[in-house]
Amino acid sequence: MALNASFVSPTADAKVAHRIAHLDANGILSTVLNRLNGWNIALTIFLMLVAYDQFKYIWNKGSIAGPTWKAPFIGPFLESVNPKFSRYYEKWTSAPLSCVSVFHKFVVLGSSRDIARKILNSPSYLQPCVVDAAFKLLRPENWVFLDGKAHVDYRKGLNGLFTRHALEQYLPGQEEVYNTYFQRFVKLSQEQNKGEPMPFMHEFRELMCAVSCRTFVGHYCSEEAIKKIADDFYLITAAMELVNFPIILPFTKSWYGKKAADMVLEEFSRCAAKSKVRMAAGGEKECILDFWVSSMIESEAYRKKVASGVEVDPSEKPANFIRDFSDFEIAMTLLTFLFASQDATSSATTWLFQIMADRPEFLDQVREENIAARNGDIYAPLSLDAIEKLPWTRAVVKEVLRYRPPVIMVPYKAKKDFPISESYTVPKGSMVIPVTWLALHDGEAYPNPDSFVPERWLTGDADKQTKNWLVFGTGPHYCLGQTFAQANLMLMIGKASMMLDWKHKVTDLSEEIKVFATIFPMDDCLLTFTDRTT
Ligand code: HEM
Repeated sequence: MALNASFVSPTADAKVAHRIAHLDANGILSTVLNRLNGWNIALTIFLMLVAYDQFKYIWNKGSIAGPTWKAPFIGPFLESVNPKFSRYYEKWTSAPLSCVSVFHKFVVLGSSRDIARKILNSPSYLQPCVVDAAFKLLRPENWVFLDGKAHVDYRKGLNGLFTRHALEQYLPGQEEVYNTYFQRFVKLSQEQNKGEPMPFMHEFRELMCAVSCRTFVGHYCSEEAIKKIADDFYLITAAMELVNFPIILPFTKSWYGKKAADMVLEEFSRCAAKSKVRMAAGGEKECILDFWVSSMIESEAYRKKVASGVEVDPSEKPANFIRDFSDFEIAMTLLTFLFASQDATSSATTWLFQIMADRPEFLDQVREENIAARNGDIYAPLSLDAIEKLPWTRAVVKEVLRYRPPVIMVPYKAKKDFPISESYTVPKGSMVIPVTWLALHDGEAYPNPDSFVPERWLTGDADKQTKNWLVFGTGPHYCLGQTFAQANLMLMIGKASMMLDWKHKVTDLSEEIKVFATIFPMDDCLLTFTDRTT
């Protein structure tokens, strides 16, 4: 104990009494303020924000599964920069409803079939949200961001581009691209790579980009432009990853993605202008753009006739009656088609080639029925109906899409509080993500779900499992291109089976899944192609 300790009041101590006498209210304030320098204020605000961020997360999380705490502000951002399929899988199987918070975003994942369906079928609570960067890349006025009636009406105008009659007209263009690219694959393998296996994932991405561009904008886009779009498109995909830096800073992924998107928009705008000239001159319709432009021309002619006061029979009204669209508006919509198709179809193509090489007994069936359907002439065209009716070809495509569904998650956003289950309501503004994987790997619907079994589409009841078939989503935003996408994959694998032989170099990573917007084999699919036609 200090020696000068005493029992007298401190004020009785002369020194203390002197100090207290000089203390007034201003003095206290100035002492506190002197101590609270800039750093102290910043630290205090920072700690308050950390506490708020943490509290908000725990509040939003409520009763559902998810980490107990979040890393201040960023959450698992760094982990999400390089997402691992196994980590996603862990999360999906942790509970039907789970959550995570990244930066300011609270994200709820619905992984069971029924919850995923509920999310996809609740348009009054939810709207597709895409990631922040999508508004900047696809442009905020793009149709994909429309909601409710405006979305339904716009989509109606697009239906005419995907009718069976229209899809049939796109087939010759697609065949042309496959003939060219299959020869290229052989050249790449045999001449450039001297018969050694090489990763083909990027080649498949280019092939799919070329097929999509030919289908969407026909011959209005040059080979060089298609190559440039295919090469740069992965920049758009990278910018749209689920988790990305929220603002566009120079030299970030979003910045490169924006430049690539602007380039595609410019190219497609030029294509739209060319189609308008060609269709006005009575040219034949070959691609989606031509169908769109000719509907515009027919609609305008009808409008003029009505306006002129002549009596018009209602049957003259075009089936696809639409307004006029500017070149740029058309380009924005075509960019969304490319965005929607490019990664998903590239993923399906890569798995399809890999799986067929690993299971030659199924490839033989595909080849046999394709040659038979063409009476032995491997270059003979097939109608859309005939392609879809090839049983093994259809079965392997369906099974690839089930076994390795390209789109594993579809981001939506809560427009208002969303009672997703009896015990949990998703707070307004949250991201809500239905997961397709578990529905498609549900052993009750698809026995032996983790094996590739195309027979389930031939003799089993896989076609009846419509509730589980979430490959193309469900509800008002279900995939607009689903008939086209599946027929196109059937056409592709049928033609490849007749024109090519290919071998897959199986590695430890071949069955591992890499997540890059969609899913790919981790080793990028090492293949060697040879020509069957010579
Ligand atoms: C294997 C290939 C494909 C898969 C797995 C796939 C899957 C999907 C999925 C899961 C959705 C979201 C559905 C929902 O929210 O309920 C979607 C939407 C969409 N897909 Fe596809 N897709 C594929 C190919 C294509 C192609 C080739 C096109 C060509 C135009 C396309 C155009 C679209 C469009 C425009 C939407 C948005 C529809 C809307 O919001 O109304 N997709 N797709």
